[in-house]
Formats: sequence, C-alpha cells, structure tokens
Amino acid sequence: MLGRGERRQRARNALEELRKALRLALGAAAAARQNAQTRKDQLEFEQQVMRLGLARARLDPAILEARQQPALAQTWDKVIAERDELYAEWHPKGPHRLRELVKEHSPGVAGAPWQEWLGNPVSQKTGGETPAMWRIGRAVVEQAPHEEEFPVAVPLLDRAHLRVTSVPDSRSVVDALVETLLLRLLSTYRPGLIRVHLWDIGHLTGSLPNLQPLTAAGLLTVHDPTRLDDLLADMAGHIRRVHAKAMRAGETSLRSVCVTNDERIEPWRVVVLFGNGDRLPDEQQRELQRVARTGLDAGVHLICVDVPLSANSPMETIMFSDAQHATTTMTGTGVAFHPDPAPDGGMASRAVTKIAEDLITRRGKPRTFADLLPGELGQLSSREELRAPVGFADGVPVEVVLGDATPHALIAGPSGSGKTNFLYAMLGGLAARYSPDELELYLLDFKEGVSFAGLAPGRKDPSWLPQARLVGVNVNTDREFGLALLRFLTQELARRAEAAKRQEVTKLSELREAEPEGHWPRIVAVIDEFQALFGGRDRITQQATVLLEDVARRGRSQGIHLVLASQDIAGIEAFWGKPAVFEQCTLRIAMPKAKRVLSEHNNAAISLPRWHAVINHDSGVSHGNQVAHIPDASAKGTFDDLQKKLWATGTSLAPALFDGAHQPLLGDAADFVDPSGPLLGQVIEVSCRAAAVSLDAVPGRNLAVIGTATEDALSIMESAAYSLARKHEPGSCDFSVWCAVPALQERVTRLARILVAVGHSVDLRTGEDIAQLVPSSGERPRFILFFAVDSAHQWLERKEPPAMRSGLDDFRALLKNGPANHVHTIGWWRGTGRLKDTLGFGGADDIGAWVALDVQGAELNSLAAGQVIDWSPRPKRAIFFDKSIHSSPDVIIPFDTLDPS
Ligand SMILES: Nc1ncnc2c1ncn2[C@@H]1O[C@H](COP(=O)(O)OP(=O)(O)OP(=O)(O)O)[C@@H](O)[C@H]1O
Repeated sequence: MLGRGERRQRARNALEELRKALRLALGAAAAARQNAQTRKDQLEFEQQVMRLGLARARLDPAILEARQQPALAQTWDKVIAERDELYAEWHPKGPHRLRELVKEHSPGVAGAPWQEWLGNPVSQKTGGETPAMWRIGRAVVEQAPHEEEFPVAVPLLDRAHLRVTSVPDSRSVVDALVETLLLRLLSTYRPGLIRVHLWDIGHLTGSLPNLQPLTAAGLLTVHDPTRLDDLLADMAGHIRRVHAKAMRAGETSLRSVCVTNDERIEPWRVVVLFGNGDRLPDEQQRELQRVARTGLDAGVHLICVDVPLSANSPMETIMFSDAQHATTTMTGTGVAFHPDPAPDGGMASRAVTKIAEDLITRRGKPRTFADLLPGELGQLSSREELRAPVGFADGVPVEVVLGDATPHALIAGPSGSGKTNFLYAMLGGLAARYSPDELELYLLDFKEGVSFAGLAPGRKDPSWLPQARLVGVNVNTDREFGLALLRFLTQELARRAEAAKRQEVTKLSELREAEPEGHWPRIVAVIDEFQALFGGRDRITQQATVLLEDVARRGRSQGIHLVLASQDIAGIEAFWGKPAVFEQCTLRIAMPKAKRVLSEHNNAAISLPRWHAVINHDSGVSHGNQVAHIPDASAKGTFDDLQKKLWATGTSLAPALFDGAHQPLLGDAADFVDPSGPLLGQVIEVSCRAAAVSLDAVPGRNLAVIGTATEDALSIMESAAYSLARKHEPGSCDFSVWCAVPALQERVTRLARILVAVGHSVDLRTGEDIAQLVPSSGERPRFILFFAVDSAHQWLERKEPPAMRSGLDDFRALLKNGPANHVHTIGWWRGTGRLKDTLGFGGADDIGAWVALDVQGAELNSLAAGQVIDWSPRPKRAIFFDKSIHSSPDVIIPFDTLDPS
C-alpha cells in the first residue's frame, strides 16, 4: 500500500505533467494563430495592392505604412517580383498582341481614329458581320513606358451593354467618350439602322449637343427626364414585338428576325441613360434590368452612365476615378485607361447632319407600288399564311400577315386618309405572290362609288383580277348582299370543317397536307365601310353580327380571313356588347387620325404623316406598331397594270360582279340562256343568280306582283314573259296578255309583239273582253300575263244574266283550277288589299308565289303563311317569296328588260 504522502506526490506529478502538456499545446496554438494571422494580413495586403494597382499602391499612405511590417514588406517584394516576372514576358510582346487583336476585331470605323472616317461619305452598309469591338480609348500598364500603350475596345452591337461611372469632374470626358462611340456606330451603317434614345435625368436638352441634328431624321430621340417609364416601356415593347415576330415566323433565333439575307432589317436601338449615381426607383430598376436581360438579341443596347445596373447580361464597365484616370473591366485594374480625344465638335455635328440628310433623302425617294411586287409573280404557297409587303419604313418593306396568329384585319381612318389605297396596296402585294389556287378574294364596298369595280371586267377594260371571285360595288343600300357574303363564308367554313373532320385535322395547313389534290385556297373577304352592315336596328344587323362573329371565330383555323375597313370603328354600336369580332381582328391598321382601332393608350395614329399607316399585328398595343409609308396603289399604271399582267397570263374565270347602282340586264343574266321558269330579277346573293318561280301543273302555281311601282312591276312581268317565251318552243305554249290600263297599252302591245315575233301565239286583250275568260283547252300550257288586275275589276265584277256569274268568279276559278291544267296566271296588283279583293275569302292559297315592291312588310304577313316579313320598300328592289321553297323571302333587283334579246 502506498503511503498517503506518496499518493499525493504522484498526483502532484501527474498534474505537473498535464500542465506541461497543456503549456506546450497552447504555445503551439499561439504560434499557429500568429502564423495564420500573418498570412491573412499578407493576403489582405496583396488584395489591397491588387485593387489599387501597383502604381497607386506605391503612393498610398496606408500601404506605405503597412510595408514597415517585415511580413508585409515581404509580400510587397513578392508582388513586385511576380509582376516583374509577368511583365518580362509582356513587355516585348503584350502591347503589340493587343494592338493586333483590337485591330482585327474592330475593323474600319469601329477602330480607326475619327480623323479617318468622320464626315466621310455616308455609309450604306446594311448588314454583314457586326464588329466584335468598338474602340473607346487607349491604356497602358502602370509604370510602363508610353510606347507600350495599346488600344481599348468594348463589345457592343449584338454583344454587350456598356456601363460608365463618372466622378464630378469627369462628366465632359464621359460625354465625349459616349459621343465618339455613337459616332462610330452611326458612321458604320446606313442611316436608319442605328436609332439613339437619349435620357438624361438632369436635362431635357443639352446632352450630346453635337448629335442633336440627328433628331430631325428621327435618328435621335431625346426623352423627357421625367418619362423614363415611357422609354423603358417602349423598349420592352419593341423587344416583345421582335420576339412575337420570331414566334410567328417560327424562327428559333430571335436575332435572325432582325436580319434577312444578311441584311439588317430591324434597326439597333442604342439607349443612352445619364443618371446621377442613385439607384432608380424599384419599378424602373426592374424594367431596366429586364431590358438589359432581353434586349441584346432584339438589338436593344444600353449605355448607362451613372445608372446602377447589375450585370445580368454581358456588360462592360468603365470607372472613372477622376477626370484623368479610369479603369475598365476589359483591361482590369493596374491598367490606366484614357478615353480617345473627342472629335472636333463642329465636324461631328456636320457629319451627323449629313447622316440625317441622307436618311431624309432616301425616305423621300418615292417607293412605288412596283417596289411591293416580287421578282416572279404567283410563286408563294398560302398553306401556312398569306404575307405581303404593303409599305416601307425607311426604305425597308413592312409586311402584313394573315394566318392563324393574325387571322383578320381591321382598318380604320377618316375619309380620304387612304384606306382604299391601302387595300389596293395589300391586294396587289398578295395577288402578285399567290395564284388563284392559293388565294380567292371576295370584295365588297358599301361606299357609294366603285372602288373595286375595276377588279371585275368592265366596258372599258375587259381584264379582271384573277384571284377575285366576287366583286360587290355600290352595296350601300343592299345590306342583304353583305349578309349574303357572310352566309356564303359560313357555308364555306362548314365545308372546310367537314373536310377537316374527315381527315381528322384541325387547321387548313394540315388539311392541305392531308388532301394535296383538294382545292383549299385561303379566302380573303374584304368589306370596305363594313359598318354599313350594322346600320339599322333590325334583323339584318342582328344576323350580320352573329354571322360575322362566327366567321371571325371559326375562320381563323380554316383559312378564311376578314379584312374589315371603316371610317369610324367607334360608331359600330352593334359591336360594343360583342367584342368577339374585335378580338379576333388581331391585325390592326390605322390610317392617319384613325380612332379606336389601336388600343386605348396607343396614340401612334394621331401624329402619322399623310400616306402612312400604323401596321400592328398585336391587336393594337403600342409595342406592335410599325409605321410604314404606303405607296400610291390607285394611280394609273400601278394596280391596274399588275392586274392586266396577271390576267393576261392566267386562265381564270371572271369574278361575279354585283353593282347595286345598276339594274342588271335581263339579256346578260346567265340564267336567261336556259331559264328554268319565269325569271323575276337578280337575287341579292353571292352567286348573283336570277330568281325563278317554277310553274308545275299543281294547284297554287300562280304568281302575284304587288305594288304601285309601275316600272318595276312592268320589268318583272316582262322578265317573266320573255323568259317563259325563251323556255318554251314556239307553238308549245300560249300567252295571254291582258291589260285594262290605257296608259300601259303601248308597253303591253310591245310585249305581245315581241312574243309573236319569236313565234308564240298571243291573246292580247286591252278592253272589256278581258272579262270573257276562255276556258282552257288543257292541251298546251297557257301563261296569262294580267297587268293591273285591279283596274279590270270594273268589268270582272259585272254579272251577266242568266247565270249571274261574274267574270271575277270565273277568274277566281281560273286561279284555283288553272295551274293543275297548266294555266298559270302571272298577275300584277297595285296593293295587297286589291289582291285580296280579287282572291276573295280563302283565295290566298291560289297565289303560291309573290313579288312585292313598294309594300310594307307588315301587309305581307298574311300572304306568307304567317311568316313575319321584315321589309322596308326601296326603289328598284323587291322581295320574292315562293311558299313552296322559301322560309324567308329573297330580295331581288328587277331586270332591265328594255332590250330582252
Ligand atoms: N399612299 C398614297 N399615295 C398617294 N396618294 C394616295 C395614297 N393614298 C391615297 N391616296 C389618294 O388619296 C385619295 C383618297 O384615298 P382613298 O380613296 O384611299 O381614301 P379612303 O380613306 O378610302 O377615303 P374614303 O373613305 O373617302 O374613300 C385618292 O385620290 C388616292 O389616290
């Protein structure tokens, strides 16, 4: 057993051991800590030296003091040694290599001193490879001799944004740097391809004074210091528009939309912002960041001076520390950057004046209708869309596209603003590119006038536009014709929808692929002054609204496109509760001073110059605006020449022509060649067919013409007689021509003479003998043409003893029993009351068909088997109702029968 003292001693020893071990460990830790601290100090020192650059570090008091410490002095020596080692290699070759590099990547104006290019003939370069770098100044590695200076250039167009931070007395140097850079850009490309937007938080005017002459040509836009929002929204909109264009064109690269055939078609926008070093308000800052992020691909570039902007996209920075000293992210610290000296102010401003004038002259160079036409006619396929230029923006064509994304167009502008001319430019551009197999046109003009008449064959000019299938002019009072066109389009829609269903496809392009042999052209229906269609609060307006909506909605995928033009969109009441048609018209065209056609806050049409249009494929929102000059397409030698050329090469059928201002000639009517029955007039319908009534040998097959409009009544009676005469071989039928009105004698005698002249037998009665009805033989058809039946009543009502049966009784019997025996009466009564007097109780069934002239619809209901007839009489128009075929009457135009040959 150990004694107590011995145990204590052992414990003491153990404790001492422990203490010793701890002392050792602590000593080692302190040393390690000291080492780490020294290392950290050295690294921080090195970093500080790097940040300042050796030249400045050498003079910096804090650095000088730090170098007193041996450890840091060591680091200083190490940095100097490393630099010397690096520069040993750099000095002989580095500057030279850089000079070569900059020369290679900033060719010509992009890199040469301004004395070599400023004021030279204005560049007409429109494309090619953009310079990768643009020279901004020169630099030299600290402490290096002057001869080792090398040029500094920054990437810009299509590559990067630029940020500059200034200090108070460096602003004029910064201005000169920005100005020189912009001059390089402007002098590299054809005027118009570089658009500068300038915003200066401090001034509305005064920044970059030498560039001000550019404003005259719209190449420089100076923005209000308080309206940065608008500028950013403008740019964001522009980027979206380029993006949307890329989507529409199915382009994968956004940038390729700005370039066609190696030619830049979408100008670059260089946005120069002069701030005050403070961050922008949050919303603006976000918008700016967004523009920075998405702008490069769409050709939108930022040069931000003292506007904080984080680098979320390629961006170079130039930082001034005083008016003389700057560094750049291109060269890094330790390299002193000096901007190039600014060009002479007077020379700069003269040079930009020349640039602006060049653009103004070129813009002024009249672009003609011929410039809208392709080299070869009729070469494009409309499978995916229809696309044609309609005008020019700074000499660059501006197109309209009708396809799945922009199925319908709405065009507005006050009278004389050039809507019709625009339509001609568009139709010309399309007709020149798409053959009649690819494109069919239905053209309707509700204006008084003949704007589309030239597209159909006329007396003076026999040519027509091969793609035109229907031309309607002077339709202003014949709203039914507009309705008929819409009905026709819905039928065509149904036909296409059925075919699509059969092929299990949904779009026209797919249907065409599935049925390559089918005839599926795109249809464009142009309705000028279409608001006329909605001009009344009546059935036509109601039906037109429903049909138009249907065509607008379903036409999109079936290749049926509406082009609706109007002076006053705002006036179309029928639309306001039903925005569907508006919404489907995503292509909006605003002529100068047009109202409502663009979106609410888009005022581009207000300031539009004459013969220009805003073309907007984005439902009228501002970012979709494209302003184009529209060439004269209505003058002689423009559209008409194209039409003749197309007509001469094709084998197309002439379009149907409907002219509301002229009575069609009976002799010209296609149905008159081989009439199916008595023709009554031309139906207001797309087919322009004649109305005919069939006179089968069944009860009720008589026709009444009702109304006091004598000329029209005579036309209808004569058309019926002449067409029957033509339908029946001479000797195979008989005619009775009865008329009790002395004033009409001459006319009916003429009719009878003509019938006899073509070989028919005519029983002409003009006196009391009308009442002596001859019983029909029943062997041959007989047609009784009874003029002004009511004026014969004086004789018909007489009762002759002994039978006490009147002529009227006989006539009623004839109307009742005649048709079954092929004796048909075509009679004219001067009112519904008079007709009813003749027919007596229960006789209405004996009139199977009627044509009403100046008779109000309400009076006709009882003759239409209870149908409500909606008809307000108007000159030279009638309605025709045949109980056996009609659910509602047809509006017809009586033929001109004076020369029935
Ligand atoms: N781009 C143009 N260049 C030259 N002349 C033009 C141009 N556009 C229209 N014009 C001329 O201006 C006149 C009116 O043009 P247009 O008939 O197209 O106008 P509008 O808007 O259809 O008018 P309205 O509704 O009264 O018919 C015509 O004589 C036409 O030749």
